[in-house]
Amino acid sequence: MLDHIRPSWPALALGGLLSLVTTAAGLAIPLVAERLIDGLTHDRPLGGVLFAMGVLVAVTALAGPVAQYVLRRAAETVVLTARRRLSSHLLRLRIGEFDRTEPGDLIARVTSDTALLRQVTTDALVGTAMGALTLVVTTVLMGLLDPVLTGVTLGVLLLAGWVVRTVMVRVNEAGTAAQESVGLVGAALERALGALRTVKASGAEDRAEAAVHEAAESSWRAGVRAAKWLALAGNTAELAVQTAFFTVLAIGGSRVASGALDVGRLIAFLMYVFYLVPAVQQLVGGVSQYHLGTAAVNRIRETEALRAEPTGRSAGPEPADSPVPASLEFRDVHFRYGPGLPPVHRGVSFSVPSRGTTAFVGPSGAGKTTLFSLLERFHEVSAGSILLDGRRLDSWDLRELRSLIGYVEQDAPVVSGSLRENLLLGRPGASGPELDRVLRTARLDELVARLPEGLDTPVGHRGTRLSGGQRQRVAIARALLRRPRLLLLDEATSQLDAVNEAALRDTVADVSRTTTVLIVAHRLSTVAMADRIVVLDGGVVRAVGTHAELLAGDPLYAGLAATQFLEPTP
Ligand SMILES: Nc1ncnc2c1ncn2[C@@H]1O[C@H](COP(=O)(O)OP(=O)(O)OP(=O)(O)O)[C@@H](O)[C@H]1O
Repeated sequence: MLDHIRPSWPALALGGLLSLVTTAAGLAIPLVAERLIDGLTHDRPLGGVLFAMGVLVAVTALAGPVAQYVLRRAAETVVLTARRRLSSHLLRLRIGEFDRTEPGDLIARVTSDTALLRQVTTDALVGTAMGALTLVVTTVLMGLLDPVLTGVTLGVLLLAGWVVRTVMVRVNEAGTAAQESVGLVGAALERALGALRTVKASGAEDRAEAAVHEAAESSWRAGVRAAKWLALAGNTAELAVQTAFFTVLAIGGSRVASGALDVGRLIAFLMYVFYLVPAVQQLVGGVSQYHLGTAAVNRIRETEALRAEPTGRSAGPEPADSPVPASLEFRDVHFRYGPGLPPVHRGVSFSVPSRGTTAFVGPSGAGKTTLFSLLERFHEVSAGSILLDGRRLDSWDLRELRSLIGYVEQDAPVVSGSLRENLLLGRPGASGPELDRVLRTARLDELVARLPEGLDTPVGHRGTRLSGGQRQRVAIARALLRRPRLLLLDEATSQLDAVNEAALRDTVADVSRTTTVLIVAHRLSTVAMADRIVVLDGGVVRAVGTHAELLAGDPLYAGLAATQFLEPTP
């Protein structure tokens, strides 16, 4: 917690100091009140006492709100810092780590768990400190006024403290459960909303609804459990102060009657007992918030412990005007997605010269997409090496490496926003004429001309307002706009109609004169045009050659080709 709060310490210290001034002024009031009563009973001049009282009341009234504002502002800053830190970390997570998480839960951690830091800062940290300080100072002042009555008061409070401590363990457990359930609500919602069409088409709304409701109810149950224990803690504290008040009144009253205690002193003492009420409340509230906040802080720490990619340059360099095509070599590459999982590559070796198109074919699950993930360094090879321009991939700066690759993923992802935002995602500084050129190359110019808002048309969440083929063309245009030295196309034309596919085949042939193009395709027409074809099977390269060579020499390729679409033969 301190780690999160540390950067805001100057503001917190100022707020704490102002709170201290407010509390000190408040604590001095009973002493002045004693003087006032004394002055009234013994007919002494009251000017000085009244002035002191006025100053104290004014200080309390002014410093109090300012302290509150400064502290709450600092708390907001703590939340902001945590959100910034966490979101930056999430965006730099290694893909392997990200694949093991639920995005909805991660979102809940950035939005909901960090919000709890607000209470942790104001109530738990400052509240507890101020509550404890007020309690100590009040007790000392009470001790100076009357040690016997102070002993009685402390005895009652210690008993209550023991009960509250026992209760807080339960509050902590309930807080953890509540925050975990909030994460589950996020995860369940994201799962359903992320594939709402599929959920509807499968008639699974009721089941998705039940899963979200179950998670929400589990959060509610934990919240109610926490509320029960918090109520018990708060009630115990109040009961303790009331008990102390009546005990002090009874014992003090009899001591006033016997002449052992002044009435003014008893009144001052009773005022202090009442001062204990907010102090104890602050302390109990602070400790409760601390226990609820611990759960959130633990979840934030868990997220921060997920491994991120190495930070290198802040952004890749701008592409050269006429980039040199990259050359590539896979040397005995072994790869598995995780310990205990079967190997995907078991010694893959091939090389790709600068320029030209290389197609990868093989049965579904042969590891074609994984080759591209390794090239982007979404995952690191388990053994062997990949060389780009003769340099080991792991010696490249990650941003620099990715800046020279244009990647069109298998499902051609389009992000929410406008067409323009989607195209400029990979190269925000691209010029207007360049944008027009890639629009023409990807045959998107007609579509853009037809849209009333042109490039500023929103594409919907994940591009749902576009057709599958349009999404693929947007993804291709985006990749081309980066002027890549290496272009990776993973089934990038699978959803295009014959006319668009033929046109894009020509485009790829054009591009491959100045760029190294790697293609994963199931369409024979796309594969056949490649300069070389790499056949993957069983985690190794089975054959490399042109379409004609492989048709004649490789039975698996011939079998795949015979089906027209290079789908696995049953
Ligand atoms: N993130 C992942 N975690 C664990 N295993 C994975 C992951 N991604 C892919 N795999 C597994 O790795 C193997 C290779 O997958 P890959 O997507 O590379 O195959 P592919 O040849 O591109 O298949 P397709 O032609 O069907 O797209 C598959 O068995 C798949 O189940």
